[in-house]
Amino acid sequence: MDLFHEAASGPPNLLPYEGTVHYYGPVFTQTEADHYLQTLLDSIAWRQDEAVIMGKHIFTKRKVAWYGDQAFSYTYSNTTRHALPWTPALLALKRVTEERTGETYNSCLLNLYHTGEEGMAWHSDAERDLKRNGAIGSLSFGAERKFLFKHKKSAQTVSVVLQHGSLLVMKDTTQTYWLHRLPPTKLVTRPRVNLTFRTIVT
Ligand SMILES: O=C(O)CCC(=O)C(=O)O
Ligand SMILES: [Fe+2]
Repeated sequence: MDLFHEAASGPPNLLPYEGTVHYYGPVFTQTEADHYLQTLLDSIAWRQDEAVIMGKHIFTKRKVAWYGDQAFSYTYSNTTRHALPWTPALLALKRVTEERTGETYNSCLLNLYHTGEEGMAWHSDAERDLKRNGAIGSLSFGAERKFLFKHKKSAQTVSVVLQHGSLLVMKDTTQTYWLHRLPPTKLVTRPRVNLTFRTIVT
């Protein structure tokens, strides 16, 4: 791919078919990324994620937070959450994500994985209140972690390492045809913060 074309369309598509995932690599300097990691650890209203699964109330070790343009309510795993208003750091990060990906977002789900022992199981982000085939812009700060995609029918997998200060975008039919997961690992002892910018339709 020539440079002119790459500048217009972003980095190459990691998925071989039925979806689009671009990994931009780090989009912040080391100093900026270190600063954002600390700011997010200190200023986000982190709380344990709750789920009701087969009638049992479960709390995850991973912490989450949800922010948005409005106090959107958002239901998954039988639990309703309300978005908090943007913080200055989140607004700055949203702007960078929008400029780089050429998309807009109205909400952000954040995850805090304290160590490599915390991860996220196979899933796709296709809840009813998310814009259909909408882009999801994902920023990572802190420990490098492996991120995997698996095609729902062929089971083909694709793997990428999400670096400190990096940006990834999932769009088009990715959530329809592909699952993704963040596998746990004993090799990582430091925290990682992930932000997924999304579009909620009300
Ligand atoms: O931590 C990540 O990189 C992915 C998180 C994720 O898939 C999600 O929040 O839906
Ligand atoms: Fe996801």
